[in-house]
Amino acid sequence: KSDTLYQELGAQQGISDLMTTFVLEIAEDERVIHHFENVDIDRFHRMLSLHLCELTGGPCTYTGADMVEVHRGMAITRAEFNAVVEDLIAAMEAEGVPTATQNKLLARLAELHGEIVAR
Ligand code: HEM
Repeated sequence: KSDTLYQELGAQQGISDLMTTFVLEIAEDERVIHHFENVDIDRFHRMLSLHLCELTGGPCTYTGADMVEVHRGMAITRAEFNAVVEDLIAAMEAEGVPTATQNKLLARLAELHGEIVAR
């Protein structure tokens, strides 16, 4: 599998920095923060980074919960999913991720929509 997107995101360090900024964006987002009240933020950051590394073709094996399992019972709406996508875009802008790279990542994440929304 190609690791181009992984490299474009700055590999391990770039992804870790991006996920740090993303978590801070979520923490300030009134539309979705209620979902994250009792979440272990260190684990969340670690698992997001691993998941993203694997998803983008990097040399990682995601060891966290299955996407359907972890989001089950949260009843995440389409609007909330879109809000989190906006938070990710804001984080990518802040981290200087090029627009073409942003769009590639967003396309991959959009495919996960059905595993996460209204579960
Ligand atoms: C493409 C979109 C998304 C991806 C790729 C994603 C990915 C992940 C990953 C990798 C984890 C860590 C699982 C683990 O700790 O084993 C996680 C946890 C979580 N996600 Fe998502 N997620 C997405 C969208 C959302 C949305 C839209 C919400 C709510 C608005 C949400 C709420 C949560 C919460 C609350 C947890 C923590 C669960 C816990 O630790 O108990 N996620 N997600």
